[in-house]
Amino acid sequence: MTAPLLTTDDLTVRFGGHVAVDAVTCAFHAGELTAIVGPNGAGKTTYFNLISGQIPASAGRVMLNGQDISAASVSARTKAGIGRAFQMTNLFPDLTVLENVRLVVQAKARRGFNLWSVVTGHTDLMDQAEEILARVRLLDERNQIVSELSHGNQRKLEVALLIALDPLIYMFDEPTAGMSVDEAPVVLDLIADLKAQTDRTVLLVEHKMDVIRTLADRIIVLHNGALAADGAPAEVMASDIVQEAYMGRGLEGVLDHV
Ligand SMILES: Nc1ncnc2c1ncn2[C@@H]1O[C@H](COP(=O)(O)OP(=O)(O)OP(=O)(O)O)[C@@H](O)[C@H]1O
Repeated sequence: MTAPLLTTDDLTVRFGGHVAVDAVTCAFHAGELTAIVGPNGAGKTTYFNLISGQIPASAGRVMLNGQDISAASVSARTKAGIGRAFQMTNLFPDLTVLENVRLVVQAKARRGFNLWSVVTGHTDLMDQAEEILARVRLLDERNQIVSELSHGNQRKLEVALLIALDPLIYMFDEPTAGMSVDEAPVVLDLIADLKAQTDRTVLLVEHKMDVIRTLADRIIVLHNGALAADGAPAEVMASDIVQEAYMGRGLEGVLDHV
C-alpha cells in the first residue's frame, strides 16, 4: 500500500482532567473517503480541530505527507494542504459570491502551488472562479452578497472555496446540515467527485446514515475520545465493539436516519 497522506499518532488533547481525544492513531490514504462517527461529545470536532490546528495537542503528532505538522499554525497547515471547509466566519460577508471565490483562487495562484502553473492575469482568475461556481451550481448567484445567501447556498459556497483551495486533505463537518432535500444531493455529488481525485483524501464528520452509506469507503468510530472501530462500513456497523460501545443499540442507534 502507498504511504498515507495523513496520519495521527497517539493524538491526544486534555481539557483539565477531561481527555477529549485519547491517543488516536489513524492513517488516511489517497482516494479514500473516511467518515468519522460517534455520539455527541465523542471528540469528532475536537479531532478535526487538532488536525487543522485550531487547538494544540497535549500529546501525539499529526503527519502530512511524512512531515510533522504538529507545531504548525492553522494557516501553515492550510498552505501545506489541509483544507477544512470554510465556515461563514471565514468568508467576506460583504463581498459577492464570485469575489469570495476569486480571492481564494488568487491566493492559491500567487502561492505558486501546482494547480495552475500559468496564470496569465485577472481574466483567468475570474474564469477559474466562475468554473468552480458552475460546478457547485452557484453561477446564477455570483453577484449576490454573501451575507444575503440562503443557508443552503452558503454551504455550497463553503464547498466552492474548498475546491478553489485544492487541498490534499478535504475536511467536511456535516456538510449538508440544515440543507433542504433538493440542495443536499448537489453537495454530496461534489464530495463524491472530490474523492474520485485519487491523489486526495476526504474526511467527513457525519451523523446522517444515508450520507455515510452513499459516500464512505471507511468508517472510524470515536467513543469517549478514543478510536473504537476502524474499517469498511459494513464491517464496522456489524462489529462487536460498536455493538457494545453503544450498549446494544449499534451504530445505527446513535446516528440520524435521514
Ligand atoms: N475547548 C474545550 N474546552 C473544554 N472541553 C471541551 C472543549 N472542546 C470540546 N470539549 C469537550 O470535549 C468533548 C468532545 O467534544 P466534541 O465537540 O469534539 O464532540 P463531538 O463528537 O464533535 O460532538 P457533536 O457530535 O455533539 O458535535 C466534549 O465533552 C466537549 O464538551
